Amino acid sequence: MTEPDPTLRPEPLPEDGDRALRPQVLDDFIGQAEARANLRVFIQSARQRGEAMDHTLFHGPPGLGKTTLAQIMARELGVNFRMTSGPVLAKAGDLAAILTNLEARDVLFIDEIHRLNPAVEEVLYPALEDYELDLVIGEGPAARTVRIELQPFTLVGATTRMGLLTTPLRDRFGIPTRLQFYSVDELHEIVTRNARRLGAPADAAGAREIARRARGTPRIAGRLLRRVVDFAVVEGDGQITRALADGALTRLGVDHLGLDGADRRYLRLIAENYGGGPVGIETLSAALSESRDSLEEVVEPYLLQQGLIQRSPRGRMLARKAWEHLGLAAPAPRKGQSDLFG
Ligand SMILES: Nc1ncnc2c1ncn2[C@@H]1O[C@H](COP(=O)(O)OP(=O)(O)OP(=O)(O)O)[C@@H](O)[C@H]1O
Ligand SMILES: [Mg+2]
Repeated sequence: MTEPDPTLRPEPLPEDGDRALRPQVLDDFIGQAEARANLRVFIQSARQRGEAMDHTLFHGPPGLGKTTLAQIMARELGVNFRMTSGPVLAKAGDLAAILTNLEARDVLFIDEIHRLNPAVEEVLYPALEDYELDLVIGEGPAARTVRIELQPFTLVGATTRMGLLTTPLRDRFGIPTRLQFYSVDELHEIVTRNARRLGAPADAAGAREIARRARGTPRIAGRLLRRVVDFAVVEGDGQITRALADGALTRLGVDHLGLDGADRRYLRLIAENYGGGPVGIETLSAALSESRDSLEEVVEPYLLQQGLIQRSPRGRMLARKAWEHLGLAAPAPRKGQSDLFG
């Protein structure tokens, strides 16, 4: 028996305690139709040719299914799934140890790949291109480079921050795949299926209410569903109806657009302290005591997608829809701001 490798981490996310809800095969994966159709072709082709599938990069906001798709790929390819993450791979040797242990055509999943240490990234380049490792052994005048042949493998990278990937790394992925927010219909299907699995059936209107308020994100749909199930069990008859879902979600502070307290604090700050913007991200980050990264990765993508805010070179601005949502009057356009009157 070998020691468990500290650079290979188990799946850490709390909602994954309920693995039953994670789709296991491509056919059970709802949504991302385009990405799914393409992956199906690439997986089948790799299988038929008996080769490692090309390196794949999933990018997009948190909770849209990057890790899930990586696991599905390994299963459909019929190979091992090895998982690690950018920040965990501190030294080149950590990565080398993992790479040399891969079997032919295995999937190596590196989460948060934008956070790889540059020295580790250097080691990855030849591994990706030629399935080779160049390792420096020893120090000083005695140092020498040894070349190690690797088994052909598939790297699956995931990132919420495509813009932070270096160009050489990005260019080595043959299959870059952007994940999109889910439609209400897709989330509706996910919620209906998961409610049944959790033993608390949802009627159509109940499932739809949860889907509409899940910020286009299956992870959030799952989290909201679990809380609604709690209310259904304790305060209802175990069935999820629209009224029950609405009551539960409102008590959780999730409004009818799916915005939570953090989203509304963000919007209110721009409205009330900065006249609707533009205001810089650093200023918002300081005022909200939230890291810039979490604003950019977690809070803003959905607000942008919903047309509640706009990003300009001078900072963030509230859109009309946000003023309406907050129940506040938008200020009159300032001179020079409107094409019509300016
Ligand atoms: N298409 C889908 N159908 C049903 N459930 C899904 C789907 N996609 C994701 N999920 C569920 O949503 C949760 C989050 O998915 P996953 O962990 O794959 O997201 P992620 O993109 O890797 O997020 P992060 O960027 O935070 O790592 C999981 O519990 C998973 O089961
Ligand atoms: Mg993930």
